[in-house]
Amino acid sequence: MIEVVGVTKRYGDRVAVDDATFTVRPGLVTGFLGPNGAGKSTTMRMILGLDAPTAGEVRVNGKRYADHAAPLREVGALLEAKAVHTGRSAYNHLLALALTHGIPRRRVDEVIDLVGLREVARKRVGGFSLGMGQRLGVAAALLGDPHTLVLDEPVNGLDPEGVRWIRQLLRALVADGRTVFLSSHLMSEMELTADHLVIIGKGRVIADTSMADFTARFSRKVVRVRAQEAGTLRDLLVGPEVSVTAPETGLLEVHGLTSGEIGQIACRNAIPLDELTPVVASLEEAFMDLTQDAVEFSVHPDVLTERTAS
Ligand SMILES: Nc1ncnc2c1ncn2[C@@H]1O[C@H](COP(=O)(O)OP(=O)(O)OP(=O)(O)O)[C@@H](O)[C@H]1O
Repeated sequence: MIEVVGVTKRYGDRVAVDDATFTVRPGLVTGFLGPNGAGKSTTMRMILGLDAPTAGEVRVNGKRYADHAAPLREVGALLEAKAVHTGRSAYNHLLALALTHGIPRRRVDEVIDLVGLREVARKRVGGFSLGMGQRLGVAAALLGDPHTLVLDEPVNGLDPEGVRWIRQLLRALVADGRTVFLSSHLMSEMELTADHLVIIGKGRVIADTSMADFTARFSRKVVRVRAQEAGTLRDLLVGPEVSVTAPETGLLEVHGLTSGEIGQIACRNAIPLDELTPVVASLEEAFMDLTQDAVEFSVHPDVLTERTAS
C-alpha cells in the first residue's frame, strides 16, 4: 500500500506536485497517468525517498521509505534512465545489489529466469538493447520480493512481446496480493493493464477512479447522422437524456440514442438519412480532454503565473 497525503513538491518557484492525496491499494494494478511534465516521476521519486516533499507525507506499507529496515524487500522500483554499471554483466549487477541488501544469491537466479534474461545474464550490460535493459530493471525491482512495486514507464522500449510479458507479470503480481503502481503518459497502454487510475495534470490529482468507472463515464457513444433535413431531425431527437450538436451544416452528433433509435425516429418522420454511424470515443481522447481541462481551468496562482510567463 502506498499513501500519498497532501504532498506538494516545489523546485524553486515551480510547483511539480501540488497538494496530491491518493492511496495505491494492494491487489490492483494502479496506473499513474498524466501528460509530460505532470509530476509523475517527481511523485514516484518521493515515494521511493529519493526526493523529499516540500509539504505532506508519503508512506509505503505504513512507513516512510527511509524508515524501513530493509526497503528493497518492501518496495521494488524501476525508474526511467536507471543507472547501471555498464561494464558489469547482468548477473553481477544483480548479485552486487543482492549482496548489499542481504538478499540470498539464489534469488538472483530466480529473477533472471523470471524476466527471461538467462541467455544473456553473463553479458555486459553496456551491450544491452533498451528492452533488455528494461527487463534487467524489472529484475532488480523484483530482487527483494517486495510487496509493493513502483514502475516508471515500464514498457518504454519494449517490443510487443515484451509489452505483453510485462502485462502478464504485473497481473500475476497483483493476483498474489501485491501493490503495483505504474506510470505512463499513454492511456491506450493503461486501458489494457490497469484496474485503477490516478490521473494528474499540472501536479494536481484530477481523477482517482477505477478503470471500469472511467470507461463507463468516458467511453460515451456518439452517433454521427447526416441528413438534408438535419434541423428538423435535430428537433425530433433532442430530449432530457439526449443532446445533439451540429458541427457542420447537414451533420449532427447525437449523444444518448443508439443508431437504431435514431433510424426509427427518422423513418417514422419520413426523413431520409445520408449517414448513420456509431462512433465510440476512445479513452485516449477522454484522457486528453480531461488533462487539457486541468490546464485550461486551473486557477491555482502558481499555474497562472507559469502560464503567463510562458
Ligand atoms: N529536479 C528538478 N528541478 C527542477 N524542476 C524539476 C525537477 N524535476 C522535475 N521538475 C519539473 O517538475 C515538473 C514535473 O516533472 P516530472 O518529471 O515529475 O513530470 P512527469 O509527469 O514525470 O513527466 P514525463 O512524462 O515527461 O516524464 C516539470 O515541470 C519538471 O520540469
